[in-house]
Amino acid sequence: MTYTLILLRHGQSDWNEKNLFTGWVDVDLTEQGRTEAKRGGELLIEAGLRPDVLHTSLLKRAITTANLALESADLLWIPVKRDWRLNERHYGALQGKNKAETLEEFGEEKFMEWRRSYDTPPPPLDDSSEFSQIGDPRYADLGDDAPRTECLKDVLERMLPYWESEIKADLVAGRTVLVAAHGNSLRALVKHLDGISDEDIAGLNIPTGIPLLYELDEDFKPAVAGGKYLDPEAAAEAVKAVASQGRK
Ligand SMILES: O=C(O)[C@@H](CO)OP(=O)(O)O
Repeated sequence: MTYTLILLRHGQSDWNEKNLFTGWVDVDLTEQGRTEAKRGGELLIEAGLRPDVLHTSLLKRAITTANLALESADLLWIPVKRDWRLNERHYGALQGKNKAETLEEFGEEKFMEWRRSYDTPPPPLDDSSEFSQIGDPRYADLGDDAPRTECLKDVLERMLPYWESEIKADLVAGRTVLVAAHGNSLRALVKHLDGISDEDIAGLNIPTGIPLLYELDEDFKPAVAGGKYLDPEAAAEAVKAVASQGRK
């Protein structure tokens, strides 16, 4: 195969555990999330994979996950590129809200539309909210273009230029690329790689902390549709848990 790409969603975060919509809020990993991340690194080694370069978002749950995984693979030294374009979807006014309470308040249809529809964003988050990132120095370059909410389509549109110019360039240079990011930024990338329709992407969920391997041909088409989880059984279980969030 021509190119080797490994996608890694961060391990369980504090707000995953508390069942809160997170988006751009910069929350930490739980102990379980740290364990998942270290295991992710071991899975890389067991599969004979050695990333040459890491791409992460600007959020510490992805950064720490990558560091823990690379530490257990003894690869902490590899070059790193970080970019807001790999951030989680900005969850708008839902950031900081409990998923079960949101489902209860707004009903199944609205809840799933906000969570998984391709092109309907939640209402925008007010700049004065304690969960707003407006004024955060890490997004200073965005100026007034910084998002106040995003749907998956918005994520795809802001992520693709980074995929095209940065990640593809590393792949073309022959590097094995590790991308440590988030449930929805990785859903956007997987949608693009696998050519998943706007409707079908609603049913795709990505588990925390389990590396997903894509072997790509010269046209960047996956050898195996959907890629290959390095621990397929754990991934199948964890996918069900993500899909049912809000319902427990
Ligand atoms: O809260 C979020 O930012 C995301 C990922 O944890 O949630 P969801 O899976 O509901 O899109």
